Amino acid sequence: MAIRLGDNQYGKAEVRLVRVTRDTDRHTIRDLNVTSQLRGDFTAVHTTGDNTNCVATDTQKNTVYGLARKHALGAIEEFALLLARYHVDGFGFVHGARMEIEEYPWDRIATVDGAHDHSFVRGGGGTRTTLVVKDGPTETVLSGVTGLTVLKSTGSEFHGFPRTEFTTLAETTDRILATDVTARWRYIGTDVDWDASHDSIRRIIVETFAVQHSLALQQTLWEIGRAVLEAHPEVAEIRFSCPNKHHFAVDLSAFDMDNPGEVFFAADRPYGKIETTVERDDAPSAGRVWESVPGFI
Ligand SMILES: O=c1[nH]c(=O)c2[nH]c(=O)[nH]c2[nH]1
Repeated sequence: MAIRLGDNQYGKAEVRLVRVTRDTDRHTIRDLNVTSQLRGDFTAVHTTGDNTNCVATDTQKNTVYGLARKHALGAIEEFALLLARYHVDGFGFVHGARMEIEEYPWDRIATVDGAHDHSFVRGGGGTRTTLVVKDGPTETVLSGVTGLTVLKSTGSEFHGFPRTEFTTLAETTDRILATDVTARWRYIGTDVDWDASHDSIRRIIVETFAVQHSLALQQTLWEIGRAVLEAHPEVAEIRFSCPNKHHFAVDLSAFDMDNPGEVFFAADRPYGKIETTVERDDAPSAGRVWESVPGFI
């Protein structure tokens, strides 16, 4: 019986990096969570424990901090590409890298004298994400957002679905629609204004959610994806994984009260789970990149 080593990657997960820029009294801060993983010829470390070709995960962690000190920290996509190239270009036995970064938003605290120079409050609007997968010279960037919570109090219907022996759900032409958007979109190439692209896509997501009259969360995600691809030629595809956060109108008839869509029970589970891809017909192939992204179809 022949046994061989299959696919593998390794590195340091969730390296927490806070980077302060203090060239002037007006500081800026960046708050990142970086997962660094390498792919390559790691047969010896697995099969014999020979670590000659094993860049220690501790070294990978220190590389995150060292490169953050050495270089001005740009967009997370740029930093992830820097980390991936550093390893793949620097070690002959490292053939690829998977660098994943989340960025937690901070806003300046507003005071009577204006926005404060060095005090911050955690920002809303979800967490920005990126995943760079480098396979030799081929670089794929998947960027996204997670935990972008949105709700509309009307403008959402759901009806016309099959009624089986187990169906109890009432048809509705007026319901709350709420979700925590997790989206990732795949860029074509790496010559992108990352911050501008991300800001615009995030704005399209929330604006389309707001103005689109919804007949199903699936339809809303399709319309959001379509709007993103129409406005952003640099994006090949966008994928969503979104809970349908059900809000049930409470039956107040026991108290002799009606409930014209005003009092709801916000259920936290179970929730609908809707996963949707919107892609260009002529998009370049993604290869196997999505296989390394849990939670997406
Ligand atoms: O937007 C929805 N999509 C569904 O597939 C679904 N299923 C369900 O019970 N409620 C909803 N709502």
